[in-house]
Order: sequence, then C-alpha cells, then structure tokens
Amino acid sequence: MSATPMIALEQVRKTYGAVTAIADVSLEVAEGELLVLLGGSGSGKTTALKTINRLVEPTSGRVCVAGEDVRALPGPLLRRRVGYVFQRLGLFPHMTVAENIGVTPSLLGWPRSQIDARVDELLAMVELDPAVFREREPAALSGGQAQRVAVARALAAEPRVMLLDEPFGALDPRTRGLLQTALMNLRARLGLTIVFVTHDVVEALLLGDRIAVMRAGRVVQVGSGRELAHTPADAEVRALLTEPLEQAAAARARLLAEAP
Ligand SMILES: Nc1ncnc2c1ncn2[C@@H]1O[C@H](COP(=O)(O)OP(=O)(O)OP(=O)(O)O)[C@@H](O)[C@H]1O
Repeated sequence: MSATPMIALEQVRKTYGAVTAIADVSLEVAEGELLVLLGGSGSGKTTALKTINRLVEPTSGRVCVAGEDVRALPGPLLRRRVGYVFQRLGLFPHMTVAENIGVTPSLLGWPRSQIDARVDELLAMVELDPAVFREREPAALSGGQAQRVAVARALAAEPRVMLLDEPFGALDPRTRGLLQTALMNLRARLGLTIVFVTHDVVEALLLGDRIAVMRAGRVVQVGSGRELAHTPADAEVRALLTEPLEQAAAARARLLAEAP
C-alpha cells in the first residue's frame, strides 16, 4: 500500500496471563476500505478490533490511525475519529434514542441545538423517522431498529473510521440484509474506512473489500474473497469458503427438486 493507511496494526500482541488473545497481528486498512475480520469464536477478532480505539491496550506492538500512534491521541479526539458499534447491544437502556445518539457530541461539548439537529439527521440517515423514534427507550425497539440506532450513535461525531463488532449477528436474515445495504450506502456517502468483525463467511464475502482470516489469535491470510477462494493459505481456509457455498448449492438443489 503506497499512501499512509488509515489504520495500521504492527506486530500487535495481547496476552491475559497465560492466554494469548492475539499474537503478532499486522494489518493495514486503506482509507475508504472495508476490511472484514473473519474467524471462529475466540480467534481474536474482537481483541484486534478493540486495540484500534484503545478499549484494549496491546501488550506489545503499535496501532496507528491516520498515521498517528493511538497512544498519542487524546481520548476525545480518538472517540471522534473512530466510531464503534458493539457486539452485544450497547445502547444505554435508561436513555432515549436521542440521548443515546447524542452521547459523544455531549461529551465533546457540542451545543444542544447542534446535537438535536445531528440526532434528527442521523436517524434519517439510518432510515428511522425522528418523529417516531427520538423519544423511545431501547426496550421499545426491535432488534433491527436498535442496531440502526447503534450505527447512528457511532456516526454521531462524524468519524472517519467505523469499527463494527458482529453488528447484525442477532438479526433475522432479511433485516440483516437490509442493514448491510444501509451500511454500504452510508459508507459510500461518507467515505468511511471500516473494520467489520463477523464469523459469517457469506457476510464477509458480501461486505469486505478484503478479508483477514483469523485463527487462534493470528491472521492466517488476508485478501479479497476471490483471492482467498482461488489461493487459500491452507485446507481450513479452503473449507471455510467452500462450505457455505456448498450448503447454498445443496439447499438450491433441494428447492428445485421439490418444485412441482
Ligand atoms: N479480558 C480477557 N481476559 C482473559 N481472556 C480474554 C479476555 N478477553 C479475551 N480473552 C481471550 O482471548 C481470546 C480471543 O478473544 P476474542 O474475544 O478476541 O475472540 P473473538 O474472535 O472475538 O470471539 P467471539 O467471536 O466469540 O466474540 C479468547 O480465548 C478469549 O477467551
């Protein structure tokens, strides 16, 4: 990559006592790129993601955003630059939708009128009617609506980078598809650089410009879906990519066989 990458992990390691969560992870994400971290449970995806916004401090190695070591960036600046959507729903339950979305702008000291305007703009961006949803509490939202609010909240301070940790994992396939499309539209419109964690190969193939396959705390291979499919690093990567396609083909064959 010639230009300075928007995100760079250099030999990043994180250990918890005897447990090595990630080992020597090096990754670069170009400006405007969507990189997927793909791997099974416990492979280190969330840990790697959280080193980018310092929710996890590496044991060794370095993480840079826009060429700057994240340890040198003041907290508010990092929060502004990097939006984050949590794996398990991270909305504050006793705050309204508007208060949830306005959390970071409030912390940053934006004036009330500017926060209110931004909340309405963001709700419209994630296709929720502000008049209907502004004053609702999270308990009164469907899963898909709540995830839209979570995405709006992460976008509130106009970050250039978005980190998404299995944001649509708990949703039904149709809602998931709608939110994937909404995210891709937002990304194109805002020119976001995105790191997206999932264990779902189909989601990875649909969304990722490149996919980093993780296993046991290490990056096994990085490439486009096509590259991974054509030149897999090993038999496990090959199986990872071919199994869902074979399942889909088998399901399709069954559908066609059962047609009248
Ligand atoms: N705070 C912690 N203390 C101890 N071990 C941890 C901690 N956080 C993560 N780990 C361990 O590090 C490894 C990687 O965890 P991580 O959450 O990054 O995996 P993951 O790929 O995101 O998994 P999942 O898809 O299940 O969320 C796991 O073995 C996990 O148990």
